[in-house]
Amino acid sequence: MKFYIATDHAGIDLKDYTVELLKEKGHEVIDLGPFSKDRVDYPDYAVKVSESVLGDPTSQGILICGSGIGMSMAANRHTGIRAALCHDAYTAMVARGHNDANILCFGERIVGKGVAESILDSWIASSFDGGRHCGRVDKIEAINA
Ligand SMILES: O=C(CO)[C@H](O)[C@H](O)[C@H](O)COP(=O)(O)O
Repeated sequence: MKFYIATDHAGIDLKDYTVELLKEKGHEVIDLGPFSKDRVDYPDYAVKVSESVLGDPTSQGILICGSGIGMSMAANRHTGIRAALCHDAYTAMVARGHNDANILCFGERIVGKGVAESILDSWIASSFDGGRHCGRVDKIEAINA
């Protein structure tokens, strides 16, 4: 799989770990930064990954911040992005299976390296189940409130 990844200052260590982990597992990873722990604003990086995923529809995105909340809020402002904040393997599985999520968000201040790896493994092993979920995802995409 091909992943675009970014973080803010609060997720740098887990981003670097995730990049290496994904490469070891044979995936293509494009790291959109940042590359130092200087304080930055998470929406700037959510936009970078969201626009990259929208322009490369077979790819997936990963966004990390302290909690994962700000990144998921910012990414979900983009039509066609379904960003899911995942804290465990189960939420990652249903985010892909039921919601056809295309950006995975998690928080370095919440999950450690071991849980992050289990989230990633579950995300990668799962794909959209289709069926009854198609119309629901279409309804998400139709919301323009
Ligand atoms: O958006 C967030 C909180 O919902 C992220 O966790 C940010 O990383 C966090 O707000 C950054 O906080 P900091 O005090 O500026 O490091």
